[in-house]
Amino acid sequence: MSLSGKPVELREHLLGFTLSVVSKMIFKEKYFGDKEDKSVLDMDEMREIVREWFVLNGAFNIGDWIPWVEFLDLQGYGKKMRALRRKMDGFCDYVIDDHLERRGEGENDFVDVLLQIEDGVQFTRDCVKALIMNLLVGATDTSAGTIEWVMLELLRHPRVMEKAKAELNSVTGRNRWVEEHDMAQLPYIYAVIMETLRLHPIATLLAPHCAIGDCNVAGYNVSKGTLVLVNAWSIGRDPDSWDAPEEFLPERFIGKDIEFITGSNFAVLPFGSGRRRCPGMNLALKTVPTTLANLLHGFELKLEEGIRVEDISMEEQYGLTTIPKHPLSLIMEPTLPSYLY
Ligand code: HEM
Repeated sequence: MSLSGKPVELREHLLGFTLSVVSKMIFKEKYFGDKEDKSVLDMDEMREIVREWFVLNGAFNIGDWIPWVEFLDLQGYGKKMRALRRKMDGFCDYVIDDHLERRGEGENDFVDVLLQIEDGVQFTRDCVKALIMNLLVGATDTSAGTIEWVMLELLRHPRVMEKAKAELNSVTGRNRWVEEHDMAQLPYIYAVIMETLRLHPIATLLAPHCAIGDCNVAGYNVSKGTLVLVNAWSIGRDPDSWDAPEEFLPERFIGKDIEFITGSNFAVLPFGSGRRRCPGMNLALKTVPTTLANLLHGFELKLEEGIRVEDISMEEQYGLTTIPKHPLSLIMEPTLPSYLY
């Protein structure tokens, strides 16, 4: 990351970081990074695949709504999807074959564990591929996008930024980075994240669900097979549930446990609720706060020269995830002792 006073586009770094964290868990990351070896993807290509996956999955495809024109693929999304699938498939095949070849060597990673289950009757190679891609795409854009929204809100609210930094200083001091064991003592950092997820749930309509039977919800009849979209964005801004719903006020979450936003309270649903809620939630609620805390603790974060707080754009780019339309560019000046960087 540039520390030379030049603007840094945070998104690329956050995507790379979250991808690297999750890929370490899935397959120890050894398939990324080597541009020379054509049989594997490098990190930039993988990041691009993840981004494209989200854009295509969230795109409004005319053929989905008017099925008799689907074969025309009017917007070309079908063609792009097939090309993307070939890339993902090729990558997953390479990963699985390599794991099968090295079976028994070293410590097991997530793919090894899945392949052991594949030896059973029902768990096919396609299942393993789907799970690998599910985790890669599920973890990356969501966590990175959430941190970018937090940063935007903090830059717009210097009072909150200062309060968060003061909390970090009092817990961690100025001679080290923030560690996982500090997190229990950082309620304001968590409040900032909860408030950001209320206003900017990254999956604004959660994932599309399908009614598995006829039912009645709040007086409305829903027939079996109906596509159900839950508008988490509107729910988080509902004036019946929230005072000053459009305002960024982390203090409203002080005294509330993180459980408050994990699906039991229907006034705020950034991870969904019930059996299909986000399975990566607990991981996200560790990586997002620790990443944010270290960025705040270790850097003075400033807007580029000539950009005022009022100029910060909060426009959204809608897709399966809703991220800031204009990537945030920042000046990041290190503030801890130099030996820590
Ligand atoms: C701040 C970070 C995150 C947010 C806000 C978030 C949010 C969500 C939401 C709203 C859903 C859909 C739930 C529903 O429709 O009811 C979802 C699904 C999912 N998430 Fe996350 N997520 C985050 C991080 C992660 C991470 C780190 C992982 C993986 C390690 C992950 C893996 C998944 C997967 C695999 C699904 C699909 C589950 C299914 O199909 O049943 N997510 N997430």
